[in-house]
Amino acid sequence: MAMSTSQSALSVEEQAALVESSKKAAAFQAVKDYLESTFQHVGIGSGSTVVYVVEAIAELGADITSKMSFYPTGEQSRQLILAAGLRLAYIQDLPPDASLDVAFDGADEVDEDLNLIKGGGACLTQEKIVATSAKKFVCVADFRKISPRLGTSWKKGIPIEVLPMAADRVLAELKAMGSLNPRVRSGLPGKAGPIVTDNGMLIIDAPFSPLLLSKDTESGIEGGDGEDGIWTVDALAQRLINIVGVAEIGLFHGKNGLQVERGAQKPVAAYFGLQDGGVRLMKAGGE
Ligand SMILES: O=C(CO)[C@H](O)[C@H](O)COP(=O)(O)O
Repeated sequence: MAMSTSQSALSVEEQAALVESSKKAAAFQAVKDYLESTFQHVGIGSGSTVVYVVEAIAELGADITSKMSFYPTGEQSRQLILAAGLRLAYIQDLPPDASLDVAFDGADEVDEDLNLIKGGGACLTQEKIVATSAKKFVCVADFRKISPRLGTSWKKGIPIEVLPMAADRVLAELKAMGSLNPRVRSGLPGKAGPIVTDNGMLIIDAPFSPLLLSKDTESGIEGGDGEDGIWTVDALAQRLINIVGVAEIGLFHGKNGLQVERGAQKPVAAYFGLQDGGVRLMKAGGE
């Protein structure tokens, strides 16, 4: 959802302030609705919206938060947790059969089925591990992230974390699949050369046109498995994760998070701060 005409009449600073306040509204509402005082294990994602999630949690006070441990998805969220005086824990120290009670994270684009593109901050692998370790994964975002189809507003492409030695082969495979100009993400202007993730890998951004990500039901297209260049989100995700050298992909897809068992990549709910100060809630199951 782009800026409206009246919003585009705002100055750049005013537009930025509007986006910030919408992120904050979404984050505070999500924490109010989904963080229960009895919870012990809470996942904290990456990005600028999650900053407000941590702010909202810290405002609950130590009486509530001191009984909780907070699991980051990268160095940025690790620092956020520490700066807020919350207890830091690592997902690798959670027993494999245990779950986070809830995980909050942002997104780069969210479609009507709650499929997500994530990885704009290059933390997609840890984000997927934390999200799928949670009984409930909750997404927080501003109004610009709402999209009828993935690839409509997020034009940079699907972030894909790859082993450095495989990057050229993965790029060639992506081009053969119809990705439009996939590239290894550059660190410029802040860093010469490619971005290196917290896992020592590279990020490839692979654009696919929104048409390539059509849903079967919406487009009336049979199959959507890449034949004739048409992919559904699920089929494309399956194909991408199977490319040798790919560690993880920034498509969060598949079954939604309606269940309270962990394992879902799609959120149980997505909160979007709106331009008018309100918050839109999209829930799994279409509520
Ligand atoms: O996936 C992510 C990082 O890898 C972020 O959640 C995503 O980029 C959204 O960030 P922001 O809240 O700053 O818009």
